[in-house]
Amino acid sequence: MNLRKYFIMGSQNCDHSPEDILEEAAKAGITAFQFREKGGGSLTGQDKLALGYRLRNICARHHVLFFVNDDIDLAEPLEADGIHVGQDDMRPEKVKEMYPNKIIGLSVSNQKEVENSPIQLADYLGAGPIFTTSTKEDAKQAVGTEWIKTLKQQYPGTPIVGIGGITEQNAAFVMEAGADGVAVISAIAGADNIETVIRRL
Ligand SMILES: Cc1ncc(COP(=O)(O)OP(=O)(O)O)c(N)n1
Ligand SMILES: Cc1ncsc1CCOP(=O)(O)O
Ligand SMILES: [Mg+2]
Repeated sequence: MNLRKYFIMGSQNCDHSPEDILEEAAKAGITAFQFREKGGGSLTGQDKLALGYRLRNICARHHVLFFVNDDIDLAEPLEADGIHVGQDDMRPEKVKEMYPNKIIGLSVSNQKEVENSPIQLADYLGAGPIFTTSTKEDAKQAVGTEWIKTLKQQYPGTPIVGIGGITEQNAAFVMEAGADGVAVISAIAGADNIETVIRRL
């Protein structure tokens, strides 16, 4: 499972075609993608599903891992490789019961969340927000790269991706702290030159 360059996106993050953005990102070397159609201006129902199919197919063609965010019901029709859930989403125990063979990603932002989570069921942890972000409407306080070190010490065998405010300028600090990858939305979705950003990340 290669989570090194993990791109997350929904149509609400794009100022032009999400398909074109993902195609360019996939060609430039992202290793994983999460379909996160959520927040102001996002699609719902059949439109969401239809976009999901199109993005899923782009990932399949480029051998990029495909995850769905939150919406567990999309996992089967979109043949997702995995599902990412946070503290307010379906519990990992339930996700595992429904999809024993899919990769499970779980967000943890602080020690209390770790203590309330079945970490052993998570195939990877999403740690953040590492830096301040304006992309997620209800983002928690930034926790800094120390949080990655703390998690890695406790769970050395579990892959960790940093998320939140990560750019080509600060990604190295996240990796130096022990992350296995960086998860980004705006750094790629909003890039003037996607190829350059992905190469530098
Ligand atoms: C890789 C990764 N890490 C963390 C998150 C955040 O998940 P969550 O806290 O459930 O917030 P939403 O993304 O659902 O708004 C993520 N999506 N991906
Ligand atoms: C989904 C999510 N979870 C924690 S921060 C965040 C948003 C990340 O977006 P960006 O990479 O643009 O800061
Ligand atoms: Mg969530």
